[in-house]
Amino acid sequence: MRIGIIGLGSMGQMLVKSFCKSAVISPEHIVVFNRTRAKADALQARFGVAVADSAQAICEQASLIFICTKPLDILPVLEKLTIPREKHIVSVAAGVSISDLESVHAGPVSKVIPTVTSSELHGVSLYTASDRVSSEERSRLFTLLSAIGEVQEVTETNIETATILSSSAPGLIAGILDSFAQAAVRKTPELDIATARTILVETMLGTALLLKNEQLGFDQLIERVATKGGITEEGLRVLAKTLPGGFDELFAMTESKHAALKELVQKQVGKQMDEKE
Ligand SMILES: NC(=O)C1=CN([C@@H]2O[C@H](COP(=O)(O)OP(=O)(O)OC[C@H]3O[C@@H](n4cnc5c(N)ncnc54)[C@H](OP(=O)(O)O)[C@@H]3O)[C@@H](O)[C@H]2O)C=CC1
Ligand SMILES: O=C(O)[C@@H]1CCC=N1
Repeated sequence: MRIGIIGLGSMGQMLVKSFCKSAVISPEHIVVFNRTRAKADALQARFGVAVADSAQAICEQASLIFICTKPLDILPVLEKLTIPREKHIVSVAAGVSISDLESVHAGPVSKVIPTVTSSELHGVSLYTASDRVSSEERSRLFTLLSAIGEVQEVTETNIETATILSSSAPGLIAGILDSFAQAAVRKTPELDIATARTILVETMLGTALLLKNEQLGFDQLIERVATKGGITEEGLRVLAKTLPGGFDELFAMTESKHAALKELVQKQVGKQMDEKE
């Protein structure tokens, strides 16, 4: 089987690197295309993947095709192509639904929300099923995704909130850690930012491993750290006051952004229907 990847920004490059690193597929079975060719050539030089001259060539050379452009470029790119019916199209875009994809391809379509952390072969790829995908096609896709992390099948109703937890979270966590480190340095300027960063990154890694390997609940880890009457308890009290409201607002704002994006994609679907009539 040959897989194709159209769009080689953060996600397209991540998929190439992760698939090659995991060795789930050999590089010569990966064919890539990007609007700006230099990104494709760089991946070919580094990993030995094949480079196509056009997105149409990807449709002819690959049976499973990841489309990794920005959400508002997904449908316009796909509708210009002649895609053989049997090709399995996988969109990674937030805000583009299975039915949107079905409006531009008569064959099997899937929606996957990957995550940057898969380049470390950890993290969660979200998957939403389409009725048109056969069990063999689904299983081929799952084999690829489970080689670069875990796969969680979610409904389209749940995928937006889950996207924040799986795919936005690496950026959000980096933002939280940055704020944590900056506050430490404001409090104690002798502790430089690089040292604060090193301490936090190693601590975060150890925390994740403890939670995962010992199957601890968050409350169990908290109990292990926060000595009764000790220092951590004070910090937790502050977090309990300030974080819930902040996270509620974060989910409200990201939901609005998802809704705005979906509305724009729906306009593209409507326009394409009008042009067909
Ligand atoms: N970044 C993330 O962590 C996540 C992103 N996603 C989704 O992944 C998708 C891509 O995001 P991201 O990688 O961050 O975006 P980027 O802007 O980094 O990458 C988009 C890529 O698409 C290419 N492109 C645009 N138009 C075409 C075209 N017509 N033909 C071929 N290639 C084209 C661009 O080429 P050029 O080099 O010319 O600009 C660019 O390389 C989005 O839909 C997003 O919702 C999902 C989960 C996580
Ligand atoms: O921020 C974004 O729009 C993309 C989708 C999820 C993570 N990154």
